[in-house]
Amino acid sequence: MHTKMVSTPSNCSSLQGEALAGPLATAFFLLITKLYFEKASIGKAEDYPPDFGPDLLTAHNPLFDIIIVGGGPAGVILANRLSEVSHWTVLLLEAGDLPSSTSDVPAFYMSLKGSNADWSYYTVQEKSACQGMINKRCKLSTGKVLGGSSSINNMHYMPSLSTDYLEWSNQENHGWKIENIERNYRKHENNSAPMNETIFGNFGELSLNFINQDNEMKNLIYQAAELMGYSKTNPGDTTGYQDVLGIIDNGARYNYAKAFLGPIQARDNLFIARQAFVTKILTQIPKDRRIQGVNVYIDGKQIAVKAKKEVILTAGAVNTAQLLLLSGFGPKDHLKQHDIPVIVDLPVGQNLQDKVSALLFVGIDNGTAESNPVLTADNAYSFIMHRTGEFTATNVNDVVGLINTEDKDSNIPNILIYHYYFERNDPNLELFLNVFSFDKVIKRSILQQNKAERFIVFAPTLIKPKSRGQVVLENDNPFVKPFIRGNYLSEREDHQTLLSETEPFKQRGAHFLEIDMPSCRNYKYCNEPYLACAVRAMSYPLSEMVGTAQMGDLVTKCDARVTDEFMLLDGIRHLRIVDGSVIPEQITGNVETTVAMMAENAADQIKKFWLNV
Ligand SMILES: Cc1cc2nc3c(=O)[nH]c(=O)nc-3n(C[C@H](O)[C@H](O)[C@H](O)COP(=O)(O)OP(=O)(O)OC[C@H]3O[C@@H](n4cnc5c(N)ncnc54)[C@H](O)[C@@H]3O)c2cc1C
Repeated sequence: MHTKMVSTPSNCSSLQGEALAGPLATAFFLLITKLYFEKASIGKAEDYPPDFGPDLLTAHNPLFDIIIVGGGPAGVILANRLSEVSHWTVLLLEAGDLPSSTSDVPAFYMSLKGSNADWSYYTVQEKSACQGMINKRCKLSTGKVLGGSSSINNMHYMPSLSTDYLEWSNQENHGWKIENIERNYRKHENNSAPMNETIFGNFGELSLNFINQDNEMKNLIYQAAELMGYSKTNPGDTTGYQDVLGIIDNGARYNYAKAFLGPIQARDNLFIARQAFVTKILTQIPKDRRIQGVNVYIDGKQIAVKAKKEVILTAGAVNTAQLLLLSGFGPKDHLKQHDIPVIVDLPVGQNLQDKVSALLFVGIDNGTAESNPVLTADNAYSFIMHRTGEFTATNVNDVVGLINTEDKDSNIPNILIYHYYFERNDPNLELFLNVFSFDKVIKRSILQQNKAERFIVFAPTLIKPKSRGQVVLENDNPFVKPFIRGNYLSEREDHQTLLSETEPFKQRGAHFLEIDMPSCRNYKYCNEPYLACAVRAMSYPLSEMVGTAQMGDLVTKCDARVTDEFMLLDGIRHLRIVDGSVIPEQITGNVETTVAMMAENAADQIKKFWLNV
């Protein structure tokens, strides 16, 4: 195989994947699912605790020690750790339902975005990023399903660097010392990937392993990386090109609900209600400024559920912010504007941050190879019977580059590079473009070129953007999605850093696809202004949102404190937030791994406080 990445002089350039499209293929897949998945250990309801929702509806004055709002990674870890205390009753309320059998199949990870397991948010029209998306609005996925986004995401497991927590660890006695942070990471890891040396734990609930076997494309990417001076490293190393670990058990996705709730179904003090949408946090005001419980909407009825000890919000950075605002915790002017009585005036919803990527399509040749269909009986059989084959694979999506664009020798990356691969005439390409919500002109242009050419897509990603956005209410109706003002790439430095990542590709003659981008038609293909415009057109947020209910005085740069160092909301007693919202600044690794570590920490803090140990 030839690649234009190393041979073509100064074209600007392209990427590819495999397929799962077409009505026949879908029908075939549904049939396979029906016939086999139930027999294999795939997508089985028995992997999860039964639904307590119907009982909750008929309960008289329901009262629990702890109420957890949201069954994502943080929520299920807390449910597990807190229900270890056998005399505590713990209720977990999750708006979504069980993960589908499709979600267990790694190869179908892209098809879950935009499904009914996704809240499917969009930002308002953006000025600096997502300029190639429909109406210039960025699409934001976040899981609406037990397991939260871990049931629909890319399954990567990338812990953050200890340097991310330096400012957190300056706090005394609150569990944010680096050794505690590391212990809380290792506590739930169960790594079985073959590695000589590893930092990962081996005795926890969360199965970790490599996602994909070596393949031709991955090797090509590693060769290209080496040409650019980036060597191959191991998972857990802070820089270099590496196969990232996946949250994978025996070839299938292992979402956090399966990992943390499945094994403890026998506990009679833990109650999980699904399709249970929390609409308000109830507080006892002015009596003792204490949390009371929540209003929850199940099967068309709204009921109040009370908490004796704590309410813990683990609903994710957008939904937690929305719920706080609806309940009277937020900027007073904003709440007054929507006639919501102000309980505590706090900068909730400010300081929104996400990692931001730009898709660089690089054409690798115009060979004759076409994509092999993934949805074949052989592949289904191999997966179901042996957990091997194409269904277990995500192509090249597990190859990740961690680099520092300013200082090659630094061991702290500022850019992460993700990869995708598309064969010629690849039926997966359209699905991929839809996931990002590309406008029809751009879509048509890319699909057209894919008829003749294979692509590798490089997605350099800004790890710690300076730009800040907001989550605000549209109105006081909990069923109406909030406005998300991403403001991505609004800081010049963010745009410049992403743009600088096109340079190494250009220098090595990468053939950037000449995509028809309406917002960039005034520029000459591949000159500097064109690339600057292309980065804005092809950019999108990663849906790893943080910062909307910032924790404490940990990061002094930003005046947006909402919780203390124990993740307890300021100005109210016993309301805790444990999800991406409290992370003050983006971290290097996946937000999910940090959120999981924080949930372990919160569980320790809660036990310490209430059990006085
Ligand atoms: C498309 C995509 C790809 C990603 N890829 C990766 C990856 O490869 N690796 C990685 O580590 N991270 C990835 N992430 C990010 C990661 O999944 C999240 O950071 C992580 O899941 C956050 O965990 P959480 O528990 O805070 O919230 P969430 O996972 O968002 O869970 C929150 C839960 O709360 C529920 N909820 C929300 N509001 C309410 C309400 N009012 N009432 C009741 N329940 C409610 C939701 O339905 C959801 O189940 C990805 C995210 C997305 C969306």
